[in-house]
Amino acid sequence: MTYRIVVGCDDAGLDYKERIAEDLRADPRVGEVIDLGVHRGAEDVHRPYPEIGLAAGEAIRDGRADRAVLICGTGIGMALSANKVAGVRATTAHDSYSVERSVLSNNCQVVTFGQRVVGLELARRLVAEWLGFEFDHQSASAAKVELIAEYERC
Ligand SMILES: O=C(CO)[C@H](O)COP(=O)(O)O
Repeated sequence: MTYRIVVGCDDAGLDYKERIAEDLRADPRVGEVIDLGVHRGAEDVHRPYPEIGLAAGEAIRDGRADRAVLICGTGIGMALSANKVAGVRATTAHDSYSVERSVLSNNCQVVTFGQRVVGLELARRLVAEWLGFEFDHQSASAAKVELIAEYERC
């Protein structure tokens, strides 16, 4: 299986978004990279992080993408925004163990980074690791994640 992956950022995350998108396009595990902006030198460059984070969440909710990598200054605003979309689980994760558990424990479809917080090479490595993890729907964690989905259905 190959992934359809959204990439998105605000102006504070643009450098990392461009480099990570390049990595993803070269990765055989990725079938499609969907770039929701912002784009260097384009009109959208000052779009605020909530617009991009919400659009990324909607792409996942609507089945147009499997996962997303979002970057802003801290990663926090992007995670907050994407998490507002029902069924989307997003987190900032700046270390290897959190990236792993965000998928294996929490079935997060979205990882976010802070360009002002984490180094570029670490962020690139974390994305490569992240792609290697898949949630096990038979695992003990599945029932816990389901409690979140149940709450959303209320
Ligand atoms: O990091 C951000 C949001 O979490 C964003 O890149 C900058 O937001 P601001 O501090 O409100 O400008």
